[in-house]
Amino acid sequence: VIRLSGAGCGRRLGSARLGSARGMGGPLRVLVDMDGVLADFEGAVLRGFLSKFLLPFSIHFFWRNGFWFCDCQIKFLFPAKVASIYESPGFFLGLDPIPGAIEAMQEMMLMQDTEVFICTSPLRKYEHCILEKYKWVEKHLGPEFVERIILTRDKTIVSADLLFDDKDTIRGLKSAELNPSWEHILFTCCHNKHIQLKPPCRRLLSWADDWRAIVESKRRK
Ligand SMILES: Cc1cn([C@H]2C[C@H](O)[C@@H](COP(=O)(O)O)O2)c(=O)[nH]c1=O
Ligand SMILES: [Mg+2]
Repeated sequence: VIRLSGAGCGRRLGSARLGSARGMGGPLRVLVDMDGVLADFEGAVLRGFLSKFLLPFSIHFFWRNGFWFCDCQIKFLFPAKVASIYESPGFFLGLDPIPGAIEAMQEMMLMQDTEVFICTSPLRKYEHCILEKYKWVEKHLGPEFVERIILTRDKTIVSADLLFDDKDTIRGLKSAELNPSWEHILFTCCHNKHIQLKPPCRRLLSWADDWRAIVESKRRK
């Protein structure tokens, strides 16, 4: 396998690889993030916040139009309040699927020479999060996808060809892989839509965008 270090999206360097993550002969391996890519985490936090706390309209407008970055500015302003929403029982199980996500995953699962995994990070306060993430996958995607859940707080160590993720910078733990095997495809979300990616970083605007072309672009030439 020839590893070409390309410019990364955010802090991590991505790398383009010829062949699959498991050598020249294996299937193409695709990792798909859960929160913000399959499940609408941001929308649920906003709705929860609005129903529990009086949120000035200006913040509401700016939040949903990408001027507020949920995980920093709102958390910075109302840290305990935001956490109380996503740490509550039923939050993760109740997330709405992102439009087109279920159909895309079902299609990707059937693609020749391709294997897909859901790669997601649990909350540190994992009491409800972990079980509800598994239940969510079973409810929306079925038991065959439950077998394909990778739960980790460090995605950099997972070997794959592609990672679709809404985080602009994929951080690992101390032992993080400085040059992950996968190419990070930034999945557009309200908190990252204003980020200008530098080539060769690529973005998927939504599941209506051409994710199939991105997957096919990683196949061995
Ligand atoms: C946006 C956001 C997310 N989180 C937590 C919620 C989940 O446990 C993980 C999601 O990570 P993944 O890369 O999408 O799997 O992060 C949070 O704590 N605060 C936030 O604002
Ligand atoms: Mg995410």
